[in-house]
Order: sequence, then C-alpha cells, then structure tokens
Amino acid sequence: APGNGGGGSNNDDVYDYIVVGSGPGGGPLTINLAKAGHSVLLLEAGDDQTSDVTTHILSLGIPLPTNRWDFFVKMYSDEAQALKNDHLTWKRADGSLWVGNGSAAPADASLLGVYYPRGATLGGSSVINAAGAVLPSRSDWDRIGQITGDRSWSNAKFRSILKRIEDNHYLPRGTPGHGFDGYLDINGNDGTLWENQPDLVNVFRSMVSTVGGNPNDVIQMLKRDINNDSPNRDKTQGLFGLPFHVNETWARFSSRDTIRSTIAAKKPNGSPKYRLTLKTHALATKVLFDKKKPGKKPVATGIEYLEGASLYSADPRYNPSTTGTKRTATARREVILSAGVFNTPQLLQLSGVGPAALLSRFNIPLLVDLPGVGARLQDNQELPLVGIANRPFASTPIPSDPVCTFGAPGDPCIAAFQNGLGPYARAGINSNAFLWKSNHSADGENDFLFFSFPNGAFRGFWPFEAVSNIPPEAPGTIGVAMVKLNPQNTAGTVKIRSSNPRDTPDINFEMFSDPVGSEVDLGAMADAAAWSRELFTSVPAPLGPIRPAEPKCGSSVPSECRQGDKQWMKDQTFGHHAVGTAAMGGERDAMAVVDSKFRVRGVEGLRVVDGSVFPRPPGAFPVLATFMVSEKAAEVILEG
Ligand SMILES: Cc1cc2nc3c(=O)[nH]c(=O)nc-3n(C[C@H](O)[C@H](O)[C@H](O)COP(=O)(O)OP(=O)(O)OC[C@H]3O[C@@H](n4cnc5c(N)ncnc54)[C@H](O)[C@@H]3O)c2cc1C
Repeated sequence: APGNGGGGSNNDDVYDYIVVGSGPGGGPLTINLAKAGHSVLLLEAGDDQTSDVTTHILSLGIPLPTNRWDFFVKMYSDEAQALKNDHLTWKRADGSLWVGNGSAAPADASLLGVYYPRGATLGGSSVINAAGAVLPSRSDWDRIGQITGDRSWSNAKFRSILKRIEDNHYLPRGTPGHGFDGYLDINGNDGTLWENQPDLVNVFRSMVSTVGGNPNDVIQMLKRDINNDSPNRDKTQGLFGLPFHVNETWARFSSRDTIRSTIAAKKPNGSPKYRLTLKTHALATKVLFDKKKPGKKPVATGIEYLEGASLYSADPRYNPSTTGTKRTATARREVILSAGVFNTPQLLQLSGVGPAALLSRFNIPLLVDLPGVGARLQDNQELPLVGIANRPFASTPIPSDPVCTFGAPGDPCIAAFQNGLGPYARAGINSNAFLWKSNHSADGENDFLFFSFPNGAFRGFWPFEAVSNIPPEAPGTIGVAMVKLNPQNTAGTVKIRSSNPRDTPDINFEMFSDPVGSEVDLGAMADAAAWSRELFTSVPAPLGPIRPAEPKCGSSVPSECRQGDKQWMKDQTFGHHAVGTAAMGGERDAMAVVDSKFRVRGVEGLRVVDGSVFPRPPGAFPVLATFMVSEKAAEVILEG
C-alpha cells in the first residue's frame, strides 16, 4: 500500500510528504506530519546507532566514525591567513593525520582543512553534539518577523512553542515561560556539583566581580535559568546555569528518540499507529520536479536517492567502489529538505536550484537561479581564553562514585549510568555560562557567552581518535570557552565542486571579510581577551593570580596586546554552529532562499526546514532554535 514503504522491489513508493534528514530540523516536523494523519517518508543517510550506549551519555558523546560525516572546511580564501590556524588537519604520506599550523606542518603533509564534523545518523547532529540548550536572543525571532513582514515570527510565538515541547527538569513546575510535559528533555545543574569544585568556584567569584556581582552569591547564580522569560534577559550580564538536552539522569535527548517512539506507537490491534516510514542508509541525491506545465513554476514531485551504507564521501567508512542502488520516491504533497547546513544547499544545487553560474560550471540544468543557495554561511565564532593557575585545579571526589575509564572497556560508570547513577548521570562541569557585553555589541545586547572548565581548553575539532600529536595541557590550565553572539560576517559559502552527489561541497566561511562587520566582531573579541586578562589576574592566591596564556601577548602592558589579540582571533577562531545557507528573508531580498513559510522561492512543493534557514546565528547555540523552527514549520504546513 502507498505510504507503508515496504521496501523490496518497490521502486517508486508514494507518500504525502518526503522529508530528507532526521536531525532537529527534520525530526519534529516529520513526527507532527505523521501524527496529523499524513503518510511520511523520512530519508536518512546514516543509520540508527541507538544501541551504542555512548550516544546516550553526554560525557562520552563525541562524534564517532559510526555516526558522523567528516567535513574539512576553509576559514579564508587567503591561503597565508588560513595556514596560521594551529588546528588545521593534515594528511601525511603514510596516511596518518597530523594537526597544526602551516609553518610547523611536516614536509610530507597535505592540507585537509579545518575539521568540521556533522552528525550523520538517525537524529543528526543532536546525537553527537554537546547538547547545550540555550534559547536564542529574543531579537533573533523578532528580527525574522521584521525582515519577512510575517509577524508570526516573534519571540512571543517561539516562547509558546517552547512551552509546548519542553520537558523541563531543572525548574519548579509552573515556572513561567517553560513547559513541563513536552518531549524535549532539558536539564540543568542543581548546584550540588559546585560543592566539589572549590577552585573553579573561586574563578567564578572573580568572574562575577568583573560585572559588579556579589562573589558570595555564585552558587545561587550557577543555578539561574539562562532561558528565563524576562524582557531583560539578553541585556543581563552574569553567571547562569548552562542547560542541556538531557533527561533527569542526564541521558541525551535527541530527535532520534521522538522518531523512534512515533514509529513504535501501535493501534490497539497492534498495527502501526502512524504512517511514518523511516529509511536509513538512504542518501538523497536530487529533488525531482515536474517542469512541464508552461507558465507555471516547477513542482517538486519526489526524491531520487541512493540506498546503501556510507555512500557519502565524508563518511569515515566510505568506499568509492560501493555505489548503492538508485531509487525514487514520490510525494503527493511536498518534499522537505532538512539535510543540514552543508547538505541542504548541496541538494538544492544538484537539483538545479541555486546560483546560475555555479550550476552551469557543472552542467546542471538550471531550474531556478537562486543566488542565495549556499550563500550567507555563518557561524558563532569560538575560541578559548586560556589561563594557567599556580597549581592544578582541585576537586573533591565523591566517595561513592566508581572510577570512570571514559569509555575504555569495562567502564564501571557506564553500568552505573544505566541505573541512573554515577558521574555520567549528573551535570558536568561545563554546565555554567557567563553572559557578557563587550564595548562593540552591535545592538546593545550581550554579545558573548563563556563557559569554563579546568584542566583543559576547547580549541576546536580534529578527528580526535586519529590524531596523536596534540601536546597535553599544562597543569593548572583553565579554558574559558568563548562563543560570540550576533556575528556580523555573512560571506561564507557552500558550493558544489562536482555534479556527483557523493562528493562533499566546497565550504568556506570567509571569516571577517566585511571591513565594518569585522571591526565589530574582532573588536568585541579583543575586548573579551582584555576582560579575560583582568579576570585571570584578579583570582586570589593560592590558585591565582592566574597567568593569561591565550591569546598570547608579548607585552606586560595590556593595552599593547590589542592588535595582537585581533590577529590571534583571526588566526584561531573556529566554529561548529553553522547556519544560513538557505536563509529566510523578505520578498525584496535577492539572497533569500525561503519565505517565512519555509517555501523555496521559484518552485512549488518544496521547503527547507533546518539550520540553513536562519538569517543570522540564533543566539549562542542553534540546536534548541532548530527544534523550535521545525515545530513552526509543521504548524505552517498543517495550516495548509
Ligand atoms: C560536535 C557538535 C557539537 C555541537 N554542540 C552543540 C551544542 O552544544 N548546542 C547547540 O545548540 N548546537 C550544537 N551543535 C550544533 C547543532 O547540533 C546543529 O546546529 C543542529 O543539529 C542542526 O540541525 P539540522 O537539522 O539543521 O542538521 P543536522 O542535525 O546536521 O541533521 C542533518 C541530517 O541530515 C542527514 N542528511 C544529510 N544529507 C542527507 C542526504 N543527502 N540524504 C539523506 N540524509 C541526509 C544527515 O545524516 C543528518 O542526520 C553541535 C554540532 C556538532 C557537530
């Protein structure tokens, strides 16, 4: 029967809707369409890794060869600038990987680029991410309403969506602005972990003093709700808890969970309750269109895809000689692309929807000239502000805790986690956030979120399991991880580099390229560096004064560091919150790809619903906003 997807020799299944990609963009939407009674085909290139316990444990949840795609991106076209990054990944003649900057690279190393993993598994990047769940700024939503003229895009609207979908575990039931009965588990620290972290708490005391806070209140502040509903939220500086998409015992929630439970739901007679067909190992390669009607827009009618495991060349298990089986599926109503910020524009371009000159270079017949497809790639700039304390940071072990081996065989903490106990079942040390406004804030709102942890620093990404040349951290290291909000650079691009859907596109963030915008961003980041030096040196003995280590500055006069700080920011910035490559915008915006109802311009029956649609990065962390956008899309589609 149409819609139940039976597989086998059925080469052209018919569904009401086809959704490509099962991450936070595709997942909630798919479920809502199915629950409204529609037949839905969900295509996912990866597979279901639910049986891998590490995908449930936040402290072990790093991107793995079994659940990720490896992209290597550029930060700059300017090669000399690009080579200054200390965490470029290179491939050596013997096939091994090496990480470092251009001047130190071994002679036999060839540059792969800046490593940028994405989840490629049921649940998308919500299965491999750090799960930080922070709402965007109120102005991020209101601004979309302003630029599109569609006032259903507003902070108030998205607050109501949060209330519907959230299952909040860290606030008293009934706290205004939050939901407690939805599907999206969000949890935060309850303050207890800080009792065992006296040294880090001392740094927090100095941190709150920099903005006039009372150092005696830090434990209370660390429990404060960063997702509160106050109109002043985005201008309030200071320390907060950092919540995560995890449940009561800190097990990861991802879009995978709701997809699986929707598929598993049964009618009383035991048959599936919803007409939701999931096909994993299904790499969408092209949107199919009906172009025949003269004078009418092309209508998306379905998807062409390849069936088979690891068919995309970014898959660490990719084997070029495994070619997969070509299949098609037909959508009676619509096709929805939720393949993520790199793959949605790639799919559009491969399907003839994109910049005309780019498509003609690869002999792809042009359907709609949409210059914004793959443009406006943006990211929150990130980088650690690093200090070295006089001694290693002390923490007090909890006597009843098992000693974790962090995933090595026989890890007793995994067994404890499965019973809802032990270190993996509790808030981690990174569950803190400091909101701060620099002198360069573009809109008067906080333009930084910092989260801090001792004995390490978050310096970006490289294929962790395959790289061994990264030096260990100095004893006493503290990393204040910096996330820049409201970045001004919109020059990044995603462009196909062949007509082969198994090839990765060329991805270039082209950072800090706009002279005005780069002064805002780099000026703000240099302000943050100056603030970190003030913070570190104000930490009292015996832990402090902490010696500022990064950004490096040769001078003992802080004002002399500024130029060097800006260059350091340029050299070392990384990101992992890419958005914007099929941006939403108003009718007169030539670079807009979708309208406020997620409809791709110039065609019918095709929408984009994922991180690609954000016209600017939503706050400091995109994942919660992407779940919410998916809910909004379902509403819009079901309204008809
Ligand atoms: C390591 C890491 C850490 C992160 N940490 C955080 C964090 O702490 N907080 C936060 O807010 N954000 C974080 N993010 C970002 C966040 O997870 C993403 O912004 C979010 O998941 C984007 O959702 P999406 O639906 O747009 O795309 P994705 O989640 O990337 O999902 C896209 C899905 O589409 C599938 N797909 C792609 N192409 C095809 C195709 N052609 N055919 C079929 N399927 C396809 C992919 O396999 C994937 O499953 C992190 C991301 C990573 C990678």
